[in-house]
Amino acid sequence: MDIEKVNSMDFGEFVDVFGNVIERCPLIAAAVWSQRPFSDLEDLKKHFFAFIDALPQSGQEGILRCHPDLAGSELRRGTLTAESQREQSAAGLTSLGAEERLRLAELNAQYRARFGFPFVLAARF
Ligand SMILES: NC(=O)N[C@H]1NC(=O)NC1=O
Repeated sequence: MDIEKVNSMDFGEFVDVFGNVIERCPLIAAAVWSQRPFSDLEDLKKHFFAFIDALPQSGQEGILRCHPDLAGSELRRGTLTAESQREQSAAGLTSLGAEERLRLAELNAQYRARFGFPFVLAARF
């Protein structure tokens, strides 16, 4: 996608396209839209990062809390966002055996109990 196209998007289109760049946090795309024009896609990315970096810790933790667990209940129920579904599938999390799923659920729960937010990593490589 070229940057002229991005810069010409109205608010609704921009949020449609970039609203889930940060999982379930369309507010970030909504805020970044106001910072147009972007010089290139790298510049657009920098604005997303800068917004997140400027948040208080509670806001940054809130972003983590918007993420679904890896191989968690939302994957089982089929309620992941399209992006998460793609990422978790690509990482093989849709085809875990029962034992692996259980172990991951235990680890997710332990992590959440310890840190107060879910374990998050970019599952897609
Ligand atoms: N918890 C967590 O890391 N969730 C995710 N990571 C990712 O790449 N896609 C997700 O849904």
